[in-house]
Amino acid sequence: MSKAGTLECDVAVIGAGTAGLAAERAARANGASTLLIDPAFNGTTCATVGCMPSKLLIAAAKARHAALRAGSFGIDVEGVTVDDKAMFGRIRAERDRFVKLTREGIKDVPAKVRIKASAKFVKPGVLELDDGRRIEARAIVVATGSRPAMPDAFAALGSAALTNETVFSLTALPKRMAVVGSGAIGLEMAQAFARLGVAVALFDKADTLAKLRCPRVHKALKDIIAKDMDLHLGVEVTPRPHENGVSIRWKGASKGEAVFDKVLVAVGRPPTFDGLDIAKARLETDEKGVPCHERETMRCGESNVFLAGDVAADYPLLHEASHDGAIAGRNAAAFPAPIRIERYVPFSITFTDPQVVSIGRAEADSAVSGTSDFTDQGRARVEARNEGALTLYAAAPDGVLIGADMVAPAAEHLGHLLTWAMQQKLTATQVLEMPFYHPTIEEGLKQALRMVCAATPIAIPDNQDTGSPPGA
Ligand SMILES: Cc1cc2nc3c(=O)[nH]c(=O)nc-3n(C[C@H](O)[C@H](O)[C@H](O)COP(=O)(O)OP(=O)(O)OC[C@H]3O[C@@H](n4cnc5c(N)ncnc54)[C@H](O)[C@@H]3O)c2cc1C
Ligand SMILES: NC(=O)c1ccc[n+]([C@@H]2O[C@H](COP(=O)([O-])OP(=O)(O)OC[C@H]3O[C@@H](n4cnc5c(N)ncnc54)[C@H](O)[C@@H]3O)[C@@H](O)[C@H]2O)c1
Repeated sequence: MSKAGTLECDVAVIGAGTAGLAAERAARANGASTLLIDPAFNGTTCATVGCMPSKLLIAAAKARHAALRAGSFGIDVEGVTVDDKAMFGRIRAERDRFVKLTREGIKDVPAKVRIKASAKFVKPGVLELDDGRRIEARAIVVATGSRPAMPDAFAALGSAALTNETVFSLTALPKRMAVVGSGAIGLEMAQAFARLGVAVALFDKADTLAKLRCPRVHKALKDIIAKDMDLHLGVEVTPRPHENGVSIRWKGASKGEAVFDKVLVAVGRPPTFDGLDIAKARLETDEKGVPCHERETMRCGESNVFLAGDVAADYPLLHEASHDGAIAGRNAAAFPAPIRIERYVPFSITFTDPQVVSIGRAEADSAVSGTSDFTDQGRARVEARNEGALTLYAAAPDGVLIGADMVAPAAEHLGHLLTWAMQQKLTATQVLEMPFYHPTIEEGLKQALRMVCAATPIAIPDNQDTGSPPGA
């Protein structure tokens, strides 16, 4: 501290989530003096109310679903019940373990660097804390994350309206649950609760689930999701308090009214600028109020402010938050000489069963495409998981892979293989020239890859036996 009540540093990072922690680490590793500001230091969104508890709930749902469908293999499992207390108990115990690990990671940040407070801008380069102190920094990284949107009509429902911040605190399964919003959170949670035996209805004002780009893949996903729940796309929803929970009236592509014990509101997570007084940083903003920034540096225009994580509203995903943080922290330390870093191929997985994956660019940017179908794919049939579709996008003239959409068994693994191939700028031919073990779900990629080869001047590799094993 130099002036009374004023702290000085090279890089101030606002927010100690995944992105902020990565930014602070990178700035310190690059020789900067740092301050990391957070009002709570409670652990990241990912560990507390995001990725980890949601995947734990999905894991429980998967276990029940597997028991119920064992009959398709001639295996009788009787008396499948859910012990709510034990199930939610495991979710919270495992979640708390992950949270503890992230809190231990926070403790690795030197004590003098951690400032427990909320920060806001006073003017460019100067922050004010809610304890009255000020921070003067050469560069500032804003990593304040995102929060669930809660439209007024849902807020008026009180505890009957859940978000990702409250749903994992349930101690008993509701009997009937409405889920509003069919993005990643809505889709994952709707299917998980349905597969735990809750009567679920899923609503979205859009006509498309999970913002899927390919109509063919979307049709496959819609058919799969509709097996587990009532699905109402293209509807406007009006909620009202009801003595038994919440009444939902909907109109549009379909029309009706029903009563639910709870409604999960999953209509997006806008970036958190509340209380930041970001206007005082004098940054140019886009139409959504997010400071304009360059993804390769995470720098806002020519300013000394950098964004990282969900607050940047680019790809609100964990691996991107981490990468943003590393880029922003490194460049804040090097201010005013940022280095441009090549970004990953955009890649998202929605953990439904089967999973939904979108990678890179889509139809509009592609010269050729190829498709695979998993309804008769060899290994998928063996496992009785034979559903789903994949569309692969490639550029002309050589069939370089540029994107994919899929709902498919083991899509998280297929998605990684394809994303890594795209990151390496491989062509469909080059991927086909690598070994495919038999019988695997990966063989399901071959059909789409061969279609791409056939549509480009580059022939299918000579070593390809097109009289493949069933479903390959
Ligand atoms: C239910 C759910 C499931 C998800 N599942 C996945 C998944 O499976 N895979 C995946 O890749 N992504 C998933 N995500 C997304 C992922 O969790 C986020 O992209 C990631 O956690 C964002 O990290 P962050 O650092 O930007 O934000 P956060 O971790 O939220 O950190 C923001 C920090 O800023 C602090 N802060 C806010 N305002 C101020 C202020 N004025 N002053 C100081 N500090 C402040 C907050 O206290 C907080 O600690 C999921 C998200 C949700 C909600
Ligand atoms: N597996 C994962 O990687 C994962 C899982 C969960 C969340 N996330 C991240 O969290 C972010 C937020 O997730 P989300 O699902 O809340 O948001 P989202 O933006 O992905 O989806 C919101 C959905 O709500 C709909 N909607 C908006 N207002 C509505 C209204 N009034 N009535 C009906 N429908 C309405 C939209 O049409 C959209 O389909 C995602 O963008 C994703 O990046 C990722």
